[in-house]
Amino acid sequence: MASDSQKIIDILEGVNHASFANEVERLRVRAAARKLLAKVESPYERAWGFCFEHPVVFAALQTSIDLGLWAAWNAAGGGDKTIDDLVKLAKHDIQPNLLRRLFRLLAAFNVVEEVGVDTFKPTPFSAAIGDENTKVRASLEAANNQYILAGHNLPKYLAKIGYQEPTAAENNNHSGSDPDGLNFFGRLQKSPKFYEDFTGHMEAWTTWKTPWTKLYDPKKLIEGATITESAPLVVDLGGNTGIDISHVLAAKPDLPAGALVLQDLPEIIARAKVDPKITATAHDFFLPQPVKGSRAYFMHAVLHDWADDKATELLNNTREAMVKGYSKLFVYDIVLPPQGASISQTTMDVEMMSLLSANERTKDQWEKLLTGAGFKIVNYHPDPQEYEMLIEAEIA
Ligand SMILES: C[S@@+](CC[C@H](N)C(=O)[O-])C[C@H]1O[C@@H](n2cnc3c(N)ncnc32)[C@H](O)[C@@H]1O
Repeated sequence: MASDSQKIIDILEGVNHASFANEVERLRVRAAARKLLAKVESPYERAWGFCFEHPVVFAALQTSIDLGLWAAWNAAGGGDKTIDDLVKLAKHDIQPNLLRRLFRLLAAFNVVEEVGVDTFKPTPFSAAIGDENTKVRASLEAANNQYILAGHNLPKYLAKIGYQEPTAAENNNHSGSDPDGLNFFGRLQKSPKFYEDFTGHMEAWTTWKTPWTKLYDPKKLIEGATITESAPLVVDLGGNTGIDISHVLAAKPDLPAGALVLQDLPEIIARAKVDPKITATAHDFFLPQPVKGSRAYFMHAVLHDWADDKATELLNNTREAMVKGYSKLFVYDIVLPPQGASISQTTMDVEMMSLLSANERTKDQWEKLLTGAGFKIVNYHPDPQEYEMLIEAEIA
């Protein structure tokens, strides 16, 4: 059996990011690898991971972010660094042995590679933390700002509300974990640094996903459309800093100025750096939709932030701006399968419960929500990653 173990180890060690024909294959192997660990580990080892490993790895990552180490390491050209080199790169004084202990942990978790005694080499992950373009640093900090505290509070909150599914937009689990009792978006609006980190996390997440224009060719929207500044082609509600609406312009660069509209809260619109052809405007989607008669209204990972009552309000505001038989609604979100929902889908579902009293939805739940708000679903366009679907709907 020893030789079998060695064969398995050899195969596993031969796998790397470049081993796959495409992204879908890579994700399939990733899922299998995560399952493998669950099968190989003893129950005690699994518990150890959750109880001991996750908290301290997160703490070491945050401390090294606070020290500015990852960015400074990149700026110094990467390469091998000793603990003494890293102490010099840190923007705060730190005892060398304290940093050594944190780096031993980070090396054991493959965040950095230990290439000699007291000597470390960056990995693609550590280099990405130090590269602001990747938004990995922002994603990690968003967890420290809000996600971890809310997750910690969730069991107590669920007990408090008698183990009912949370639906309260205010006074919910997040507000129970927030020092000022604010809900998720309330905290973001009060703390610009938190909003910046969350926005970065959204950008990283959206960039990771399949562009919606690969699931539905915007050419089909242009055919038969009348595009004017007051009746555009696509309005992206809660579109964050504009990744999705920019996909439309990338697919159809000849679209006239004003054909594409990005909407979000003012704090986000102020940060959006979109092509001047895209109109970026602050709009609260719980108020009447000011852009009437657009060919399409698009929302990506927006309805999953809201329980059915608030989601219905948002949908009603949108439907009232639409023209029956002409305007389409596109909802790009997770559609939970009846069985075998993935780690990414289920994590997002319970994260939405924890942060926003919201949820991911099954086909039945989407049907109920959308028909209840006066829509009919025309089609589901699944992404190849098997993460989300583009739901195409019209006024019923
Ligand atoms: C989960 S993010 C999704 C962002 C973007 N659609 C994407 O997929 O990258 C939800 C977005 O809704 C925005 N949002 C929250 N409340 C809003 C409101 N009342 N009106 C407009 N936008 C809102 C947030 O600022 C955030 O950008």
